[in-house]
Amino acid sequence: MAEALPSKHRPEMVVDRNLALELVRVTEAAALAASRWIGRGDKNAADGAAVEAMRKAFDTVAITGTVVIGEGEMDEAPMLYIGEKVGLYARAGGGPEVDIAVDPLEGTSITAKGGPNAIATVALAEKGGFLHAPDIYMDKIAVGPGLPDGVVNLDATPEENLRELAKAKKCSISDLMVCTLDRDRHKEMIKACRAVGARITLIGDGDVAGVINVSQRDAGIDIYMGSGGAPEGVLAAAALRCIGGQMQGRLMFENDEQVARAATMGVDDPSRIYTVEDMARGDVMFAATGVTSGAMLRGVRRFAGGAYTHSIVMRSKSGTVRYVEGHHNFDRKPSAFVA
Ligand SMILES: O=P(O)(O)OC[C@H]1O[C@](O)(COP(=O)(O)O)[C@@H](O)[C@@H]1O
Repeated sequence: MAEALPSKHRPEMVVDRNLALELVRVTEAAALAASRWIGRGDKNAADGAAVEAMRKAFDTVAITGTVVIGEGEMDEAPMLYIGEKVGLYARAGGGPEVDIAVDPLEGTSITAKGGPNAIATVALAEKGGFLHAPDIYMDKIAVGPGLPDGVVNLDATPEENLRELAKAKKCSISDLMVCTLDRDRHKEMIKACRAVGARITLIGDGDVAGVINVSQRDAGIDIYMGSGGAPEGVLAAAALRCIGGQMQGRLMFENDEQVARAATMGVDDPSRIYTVEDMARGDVMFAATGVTSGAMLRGVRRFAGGAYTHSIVMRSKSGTVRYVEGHHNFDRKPSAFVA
């Protein structure tokens, strides 16, 4: 079917490095749309705007993409549902066939409250590259690059992990900064970290950025621990594949029905601990644009006739990490992209 396309539009059948930069347009579009809703107390409207803008922006990207981490099943999400085909060639066929993981607005409540660290994010992998994570919790632990393999692990206690990490970083435990979601379910873990003298940053939401921050020198986070969404875990793993760092994730099933459902998605061992490579294999690209400001990205700044965006884009194959400052002129840009 691709033959029907004019030759200048005929895509290579391989993942092209330029795709990484195309992904930034996609996350910029979602972030710009969501930014209209910052602090307006309506997380669903913010999410809906981001989803719609991201969906439209995908139409310009020269891929046949399949959403494997998305907004839910086809019957619960009108757009960017799991299994949906996206991309310029989605209908005609052709172009590199890739898998797509999206979180058009990671931090819907943050955005509704005007809090820090909300991002729009997308990752792309060669077909079969992402763990098809069901929408349940995942227990996560992550540290930055340059540390011995397995320095921390999900089966160890918080005390043991902090002791080993401090040893590897040649610092004391009281120098370490832990990041986790501020949730009742983390009470015991937080208590255990404090008992051995570690410092803690509690975040209200947004553990994709929380995990990535372990690999950002300036973020001042040494270790991420705790449970959050499994789809968010895969997105964070995609980022760490590119930027470096270790992560482990274990799906947290609540009942047999969830186990059976996950089995249909290819999860055959419910107690398996997944590494970064298990969650995001092959050539992986990751992009995120700040909606509200955080340690990694500045949020959207709007002004008369335009806005500034700040994005990160990276690729595992090259290890290149780029920060992109976008200056958007709404007078010249199709309205679809600025919602
Ligand atoms: O709020 P819960 O149930 O603890 O879930 C944690 C998950 O929610 C988030 O904090 C935010 O999710 P939303 O963007 O859907 O609001 C994720 O970053 C995290 O993985």
